[in-house]
Amino acid sequence: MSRYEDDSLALHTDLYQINMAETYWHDGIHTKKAVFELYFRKLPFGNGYGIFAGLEKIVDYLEKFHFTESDIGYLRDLGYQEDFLSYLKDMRFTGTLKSMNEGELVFANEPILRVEAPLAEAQIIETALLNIVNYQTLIATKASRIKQVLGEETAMEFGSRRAHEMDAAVWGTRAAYIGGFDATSNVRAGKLFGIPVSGTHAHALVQTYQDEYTAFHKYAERHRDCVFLVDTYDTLKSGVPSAIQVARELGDQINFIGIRLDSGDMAYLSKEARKMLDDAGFEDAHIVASNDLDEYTIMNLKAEGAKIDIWGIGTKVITAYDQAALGAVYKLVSIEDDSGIMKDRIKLSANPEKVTTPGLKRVYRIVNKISGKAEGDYIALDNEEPQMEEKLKMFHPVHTFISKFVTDFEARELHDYIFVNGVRVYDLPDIETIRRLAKENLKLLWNEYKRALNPEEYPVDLSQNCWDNKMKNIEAAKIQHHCLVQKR
Ligand SMILES: Nc1ncnc2c1ncn2[C@@H]1O[C@H](COP(=O)(O)OP(=O)(O)OP(=O)(O)O)[C@@H](O)[C@H]1O
Ligand SMILES: O=P(O)(O)OC[C@H]1O[C@H](OP(=O)(O)OP(=O)(O)O)[C@H](O)[C@@H]1O
Ligand SMILES: O=C(O)c1cccnc1
Repeated sequence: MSRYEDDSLALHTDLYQINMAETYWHDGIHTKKAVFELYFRKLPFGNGYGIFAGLEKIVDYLEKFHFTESDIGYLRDLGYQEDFLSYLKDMRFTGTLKSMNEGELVFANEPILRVEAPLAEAQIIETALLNIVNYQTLIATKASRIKQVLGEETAMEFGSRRAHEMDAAVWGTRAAYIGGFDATSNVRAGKLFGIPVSGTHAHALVQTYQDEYTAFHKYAERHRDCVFLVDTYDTLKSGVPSAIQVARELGDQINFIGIRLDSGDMAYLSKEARKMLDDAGFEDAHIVASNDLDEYTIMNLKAEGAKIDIWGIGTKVITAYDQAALGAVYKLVSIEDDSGIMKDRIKLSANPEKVTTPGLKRVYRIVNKISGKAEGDYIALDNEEPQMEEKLKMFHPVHTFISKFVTDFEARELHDYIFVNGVRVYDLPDIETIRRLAKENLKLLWNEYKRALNPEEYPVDLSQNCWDNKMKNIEAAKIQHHCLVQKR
């Protein structure tokens, strides 16, 4: 272990952020107001929408943000000089943060967060903000995608043993709960976040007592709610019959919730087990399934008519198995000049999707008042008021000929102020409120955007002014930097 105490998260950043902050400080521009936006460029898993998670942890990180003695000691040992270190020692987050609420639907290329802060502060916090949002939003989105396939059926999160270490297990299961999962097996996550905890038992219990009847009986002597794991030896010949026998013998002394299948052909086994349970009079008993499940195996099992109604899902949700990272970025869009005026900043790229959109902006969800469904998201400059318009032109920001006019709409601004000049002005909602918000938000989307396979692309458009401003900035940057970026 290190000789430095692990007593802060301020150094949970990339070295280059500190070196850039030092450069700004040395040049005297470190307090210039800078505006950064955090967004991703492509939805994960081929999904049609994302679910934002991560704000609660960001708020905690920013409130506690400061370099401790041990941080400063370590930076000193790395060779940073005392004048810069004494500046860092006093650094706190003094900026303004606007953010979507957790549980909000989020799409590619729209700012999830906007940081307006002294340049050096805004720079140093980049890594932690991206770290938090990239993981939690990825898991909330994966969970929601799985939940779309399950409908109202229960999803239990079982992934702690496979998560990428302990922090990921608890924050990941919180994200999965926001995305619509119903409970977790992780007891610490239950304690920390108030997520319902639930679980069955493992093969070890049966192996310990050696026969299923004894194992189930012993478990039931001490636990009222019982789900018996029936696949340790032979699911249909010994597991299910033993579960039925114990449930019959103990009758009302226990709450026989059902059985769990964890291997074999779960379509076939669930159908056979269902018949056996029904024939024994346990029509209300549930069949839980687990074992490397994800949205694809679940769709397949459902297509086969599997009689599973509770799903235990671990590895594939908590690790976002089919896509390791979300790929959100944090880009400078505006900075104060020497006379205190905010000036746009742009990053060019030969790839039109990677050209940033400069300026201070707001994101609106355009909801059709008649259908109650979202028409798309609309990114406008800070001083625009799309909610006052009668008729809104929405057009694709790259393929501009794809356009439509919207009338009779409500423009809902998606960001709230979280911090203003370093002071928190936002009360964090409880987890149930966040989860409910995610569920309500999904009702705004037509089903075509929600299907797991090849969903329709939800429009995220720029206002005419925002688009014109971007074009103006592209031209200016090309002239200024003599570059030959091709306009496609
Ligand atoms: N009817 C089915 N259709 C599609 N996939 C299924 C079906 N039944 C089970 N599966 C999936 O097939 C995979 C089987 O995995 P695997 O071979 O590791 O398990 P197993 O042999 O059943 O059990 P064990 O975990 O004890 O090795 C799992 O991902 C499971 O969810
Ligand atoms: O498959 P997941 O979606 O991650 O769900 C969690 C898995 O964890 C447990 O078994 P474990 O993997 O520890 O052992 P086993 O599969 O060999 O029984 C459980 O029985 C599930 O199969
Ligand atoms: O409660 C369970 O059945 C459970 C918990 C964690 C992992 N696998 C199963």
